[in-house]
Amino acid sequence: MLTGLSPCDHCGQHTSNFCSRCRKTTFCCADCQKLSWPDHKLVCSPRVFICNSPTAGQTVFASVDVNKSSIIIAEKPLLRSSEIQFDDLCKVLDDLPASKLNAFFNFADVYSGGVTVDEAGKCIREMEVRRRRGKNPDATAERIEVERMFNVQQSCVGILRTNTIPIAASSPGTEDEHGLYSILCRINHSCFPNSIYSWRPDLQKHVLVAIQDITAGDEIFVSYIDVWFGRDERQRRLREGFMFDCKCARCEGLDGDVNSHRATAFRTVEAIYASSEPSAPLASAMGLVDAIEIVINSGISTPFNLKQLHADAQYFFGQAGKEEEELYHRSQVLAYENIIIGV
Ligand SMILES: C[S@@+](CC[C@H](N)C(=O)[O-])C[C@H]1O[C@@H](n2cnc3c(N)ncnc32)[C@H](O)[C@@H]1O
Repeated sequence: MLTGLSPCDHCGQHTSNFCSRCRKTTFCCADCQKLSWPDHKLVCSPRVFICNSPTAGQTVFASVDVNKSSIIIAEKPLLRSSEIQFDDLCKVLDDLPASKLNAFFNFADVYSGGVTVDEAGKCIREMEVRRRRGKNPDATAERIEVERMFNVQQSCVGILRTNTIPIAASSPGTEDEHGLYSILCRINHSCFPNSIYSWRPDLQKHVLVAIQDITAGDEIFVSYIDVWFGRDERQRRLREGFMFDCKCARCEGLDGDVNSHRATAFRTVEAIYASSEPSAPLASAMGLVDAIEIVINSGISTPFNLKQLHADAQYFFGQAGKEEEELYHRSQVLAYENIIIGV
């Protein structure tokens, strides 16, 4: 029988009361909502919600219609890698409030077996106590179940490797930092994404911007890699760099008929990319000019892929000594960059 009731996010009792902000999570009473708030606030947004995805694990969906080029959400990192020298990871994690520690260990880890939140929390505290006492954890490691700790450390590293997003280096010559985000790090990859995220130093947040119109209920996707490689190369890069077999609509051939306009356009542009080479810069640049037109006319353009095409055209025109064309494509790159960061 359909009751229209869902379990309270805190105590599990069935209820029809929704959080008034996100309108997605249910709480049976104000007390439960209050007690859950430290955890719930990390993912409570009126514009997106996190839910199981048909493709892979948990992911992010739009709660509202979003127009192309508008900001969907802006999010502060839970953790930044500048704070994480791996030796000090336990210290950083120990300083996190319980809600953030929970959020941390609930992230996917495709590199190691994973550990439970309780087990991890206990180990981190043990390691931290030892660190404060100035003891070398390795010297007495056996006594405190080396293997268990090793698993936790592995899992911490695995979580960071699976989920963090690069934050652009603040000055040239310094290494990119990485950030872990409650919402943004749940977004799955697609080879034809509808969104892009980028770091806004002025806000000290990552912003998620729609690069296509998005309808309420649509899954939000970003691309983890360059979208103009052919299917095999994209699959190889995702497998090697991110340890998964991509099941996005474009890779699975579900994005319309394989002979559709869009699919043909993707294949044509992939072939143009595959044939461009530094020894023939002018021909490569002209190929990319054709590609830009194809992308625009076939409805697969996004500010993200256009920025990339213009950047590559700029490069090849530069190599061919065509200054005017180089400058034109540079101006297009800057224009799309502004759209992408939501300016
Ligand atoms: C940053 S996480 C994204 C959130 C993840 N779905 C979760 O449940 O936490 C990246 C992981 O999601 C999965 N994933 C993301 N995009 C995918 C795709 N297009 N096809 C298959 N798996 C994907 C892979 O397991 C990948 O390692």
